[in-house]
Amino acid sequence: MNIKKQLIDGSWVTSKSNATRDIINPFNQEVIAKVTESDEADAKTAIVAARKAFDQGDWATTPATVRGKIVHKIADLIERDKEELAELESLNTGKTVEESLGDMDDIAGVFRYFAEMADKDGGEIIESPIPNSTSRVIHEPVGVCGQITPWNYPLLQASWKLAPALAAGNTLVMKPSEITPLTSIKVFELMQEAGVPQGVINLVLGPGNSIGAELSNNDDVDLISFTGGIETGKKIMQAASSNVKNLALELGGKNPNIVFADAEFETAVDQAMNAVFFHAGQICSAGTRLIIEESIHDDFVEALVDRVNTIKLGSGFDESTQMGPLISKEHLNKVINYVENGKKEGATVAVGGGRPDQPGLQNGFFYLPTVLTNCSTDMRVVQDEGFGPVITVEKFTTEEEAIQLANDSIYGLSGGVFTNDIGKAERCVAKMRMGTVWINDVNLYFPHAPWGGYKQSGIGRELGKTGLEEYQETKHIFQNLKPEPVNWF
Ligand SMILES: NC(=O)c1ccc[n+]([C@@H]2O[C@H](COP(=O)([O-])OP(=O)(O)OC[C@H]3O[C@@H](n4cnc5c(N)ncnc54)[C@H](O)[C@@H]3O)[C@@H](O)[C@H]2O)c1
Ligand SMILES: C[N+](C)(C)CC=O
Repeated sequence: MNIKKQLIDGSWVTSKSNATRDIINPFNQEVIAKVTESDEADAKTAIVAARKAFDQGDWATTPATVRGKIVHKIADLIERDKEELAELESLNTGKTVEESLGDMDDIAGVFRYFAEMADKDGGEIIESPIPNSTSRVIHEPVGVCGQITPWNYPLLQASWKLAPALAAGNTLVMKPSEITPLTSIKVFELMQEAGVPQGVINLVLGPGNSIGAELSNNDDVDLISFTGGIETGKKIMQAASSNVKNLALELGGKNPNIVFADAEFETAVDQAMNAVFFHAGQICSAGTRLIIEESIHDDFVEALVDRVNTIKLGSGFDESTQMGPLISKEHLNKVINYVENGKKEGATVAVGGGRPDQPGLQNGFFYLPTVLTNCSTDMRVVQDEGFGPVITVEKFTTEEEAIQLANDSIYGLSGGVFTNDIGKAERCVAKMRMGTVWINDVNLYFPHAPWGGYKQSGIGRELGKTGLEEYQETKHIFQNLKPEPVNWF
């Protein structure tokens, strides 16, 4: 098996230590690739390359129109290789190929969105309050960007960082999750093919506590953009203080989904399932907390359980599969313990609550889609991000109580409200402390709208115009049109 390499200063190279890592298919634990395993020394070399490309290269000063064309070309190449990329993503993550194909469309769309934005910013003229002067504001690239991504949406989360960073004229070093690097490797090849100059894009492969920490600490990095778990985010925030880096954090969520009795019943049941069982619940914005009006609680749970019983588990490559495995044995054990602890706290398993017993699934990291009832906000199972196909159910009787339950979390990433009363929906939305709120829908995102969290779900926003601004510094330029001595002293 060929060893896949890292990209440093325009060359694909093995790590200095020559260490390698096996990449595993979570459906059957087969080794699907071997990749080079970098350490701090490789990360340092990559940062030096990105620094040199920013300080001495001409990417930052290349006309934005030209940068935009190159970013468009990356989108073209992703569309050209869409099937290959989707299959690679499914092989590495276990998600269905249908979901991965959708991700690839989204990813190409993200590159196109930021390609279009690249040359649209003409700065701003300020009406100067000082006589005989001009005042204007321009945006410039931040510099060298460290970018660290998770395993659940490997290429999608990478695209949210790569596209705006390139459009704005930065150089970068990316570190994908060590367990899902394959589509990122492929897209770095495509970015080279599209004409991104040597040294502008660098890719290091390996663990977070060494190379991720180096990216967060290193004084030559100007911005660290991280998507992943809250505990890692806290470490990165601390490390970033070494040189007061710009910081963007996209962290976890424990996302409530409020269903009022007047909601369209079948739609709300259907969307409650979409909210939590896509990609086996391994989604930051998964609607893992179902908050149901008491008068419909029993009927809703009954309907939900009936539907959950029909979900087909299997290989992401089988067209009839609706839900794949979890990403790893370690993560499977985490989900098992999370549910077991929930049961000890008093939650009732309405359906699921264990591993499937089909013989064909025993080598994969599968967990049954699970509904836990009799839950309340004082339980860990309601407060902690389980990141699996598990939904907890709480009841409410008043609108105020529903909002209070929804907000009772350290997280604030996303939430949903299902009702046919638009006034009620808007009152809830106004009080829900989350970066995204869906009315009568779940889990929608697109390049034009910002994405990010309130509270401990993060800092900053990806996508939308804020997604580009994260990769820009703002400069105010004041010009004295009639310089003469002031004679103050
Ligand atoms: N808010 C969002 O948009 C969003 C999107 C996707 C995933 N997530 C979150 O990501 C988490 C799941 O992903 P995960 O398990 O890969 O998260 P994780 O925090 O374990 O790892 C994420 C990345 O950080 C690296 N890392 C680990 N320790 C590090 C350190 N000390 N310094 C620097 N980097 C380090 C990892 O190697 C990986 O590349 C969930 O909490 C999920 O909610 C959030
Ligand atoms: C941001 N999103 C929803 C694409 C993936 C979260 O894990």
